[in-house]
Amino acid sequence: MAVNVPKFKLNDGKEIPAVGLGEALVDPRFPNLSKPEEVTKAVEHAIKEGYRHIDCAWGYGNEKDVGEGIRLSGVPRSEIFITSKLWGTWHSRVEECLDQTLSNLGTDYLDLYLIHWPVPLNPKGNHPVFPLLPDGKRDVDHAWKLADTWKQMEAVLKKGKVRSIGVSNFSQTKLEEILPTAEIIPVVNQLELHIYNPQHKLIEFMKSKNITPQAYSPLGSTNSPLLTDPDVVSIAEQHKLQPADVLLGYLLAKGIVVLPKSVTPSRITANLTGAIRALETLTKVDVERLDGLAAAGKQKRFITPPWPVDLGFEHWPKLL
Ligand SMILES: NC(=O)C1=CN([C@@H]2O[C@H](COP(=O)(O)OP(=O)(O)OC[C@H]3O[C@@H](n4cnc5c(N)ncnc54)[C@H](OP(=O)(O)O)[C@@H]3O)[C@@H](O)[C@H]2O)C=CC1
Ligand SMILES: O=C[C@H](O)[C@@H](O)[C@@H](O)[C@H](O)C(=O)O
Repeated sequence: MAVNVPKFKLNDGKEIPAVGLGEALVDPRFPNLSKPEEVTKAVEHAIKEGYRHIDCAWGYGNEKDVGEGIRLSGVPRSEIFITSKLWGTWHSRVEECLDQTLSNLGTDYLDLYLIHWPVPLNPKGNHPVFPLLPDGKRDVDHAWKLADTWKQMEAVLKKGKVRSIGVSNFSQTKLEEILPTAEIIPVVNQLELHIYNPQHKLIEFMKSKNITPQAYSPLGSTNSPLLTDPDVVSIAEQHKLQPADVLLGYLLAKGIVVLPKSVTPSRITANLTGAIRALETLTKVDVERLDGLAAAGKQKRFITPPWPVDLGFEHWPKLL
């Protein structure tokens, strides 16, 4: 299906389709829950329906299934924007992790490569993905510097293995750990962003550096309360949109790339067309109304892994 997906310009001059398919469908800690064929089918369906941007990660353990879905879609690789992410156990070995990702996906370049979390994990720990200490806490490599991870990200860019580089889950504090020595400014920062977690201050800081925000969990993740929020429902009714359209259109209107996840074919299709319709329909007043919900008492994060380090985010649960 031909859908004209809007594109945003990145700080390196490249363009990114503003709606992408989220692919964190499998939790590597619970392999029995994986449904690889679901991932493949979702990706194939999404591309056939007009998606041209797929968000993957080494840590999701499903890059092979994503690659298969891309091939089955029949759309040439060159027309699809593929993102993947460097997992924590690989911060000191960026090119090795990237090579695995490229081989898993069956491609020789990525459009965008991100540092998944600003948390280097022990590469020689007791688990390849989630190494733990005897006390059960995640085994963080406290000696490794994020600025050195970023140097290695710059190196794989210069080698031509990736076209753009960026970060994910970086607060202003963490961005400031890499920016002073960065030769290349991250093009994006992928964050939990939605009406209940708009992170206005961080977005303003990123704007000052020309770093594009990408929204993960834009619908509020699994069993989301956002879809029944009274303001969202009322705006949806007013414009004859679905609540999911309003949530996605709100972020697009703010220049934020959205990465909705679904394995339900009808929702995959509806999220793309609905997001674009909502972008064309929502007014400045609607956006301002939704912008104010978190500060009015609805602030909430859904994704808060138990990292035993201070990430520097506002509204992060105290785990230390
Ligand atoms: N960088 C990072 O650290 C992170 C990145 N991400 C990325 O962001 C993506 C999206 O985040 P995620 O947490 O999955 O959350 P989303 O906000 O995308 O929500 C996904 C949930 O919403 C449901 N859903 C999808 N569309 C609709 C619809 N139109 N109406 C009602 N329900 C709907 C899905 O169900 P169903 O599938 O059954 O249709 C699923 O349960 C991930 O897949 C991943 O790519 C996510 C978390 C962290
Ligand atoms: O991208 C998705 C998320 O970051 C996910 O990979 C993490 O939240 C992970 O489950 C964790 O527990 O650290």
